[in-house]
Amino acid sequence: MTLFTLDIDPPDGLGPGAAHLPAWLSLDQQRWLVEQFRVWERGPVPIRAAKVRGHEMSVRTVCLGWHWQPYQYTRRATDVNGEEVPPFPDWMVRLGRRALADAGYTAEQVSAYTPDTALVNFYHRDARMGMHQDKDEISSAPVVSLSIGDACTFRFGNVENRSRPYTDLRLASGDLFVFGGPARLAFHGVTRVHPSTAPDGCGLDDGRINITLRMTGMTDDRSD
Ligand SMILES: O=C(O)CCC(=O)C(=O)O
Ligand SMILES: [Fe+2]
Repeated sequence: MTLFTLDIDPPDGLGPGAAHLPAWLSLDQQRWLVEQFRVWERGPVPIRAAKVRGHEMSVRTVCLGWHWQPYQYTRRATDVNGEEVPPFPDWMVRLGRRALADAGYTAEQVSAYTPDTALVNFYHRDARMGMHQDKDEISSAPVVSLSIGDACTFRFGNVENRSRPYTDLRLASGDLFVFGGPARLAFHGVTRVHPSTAPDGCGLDDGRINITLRMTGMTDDRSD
């Protein structure tokens, strides 16, 4: 078994390596994360809709640690304003490790997990994300995904292509979703946001925030 394979198959039909833990964040934690989001979205690299083949995504994204643009990671946001993104916070490494532990990863896998980038997405009610793989990372370490605000329909598929088999599940405010091991390169997307479903007290009245923690496997040669 390599370091980041998960040999348990949780009983939620998602297949080995994927886990959905509803209500993993408390309302206090959600509210605190929304407060952090309000700081991150302002800059130094303001939140923006990334352009894919000339078209703006409906989702807006701000990054920590490494800046993602289709389809690469850089320290500076060369597609926005050339500024460097904020450092990846230590508390996010701890959060990512707790997520892996709760999702059933081994102690060895948990302690080796050192996420170094966060993509923080904001979805207004009409935003979507098409089926894609998260494959701009060199590392095969798991992706840890947190949802806050309005619920969404999250489509989690297979590693071969965008079509069936896939599972549509509802990611609600506070939910944790982890995909690693054999599920790491599964196609996934957000087919719709469910307006007016954010719980009172989560800190967000309208729209959805999704935070994904990842290990890029990048080294810091600062050449960008
Ligand atoms: O919003 C989500 O739940 C998924 C986001 C996602 O797939 C991504 O940022 O790559
Ligand atoms: Fe993704």
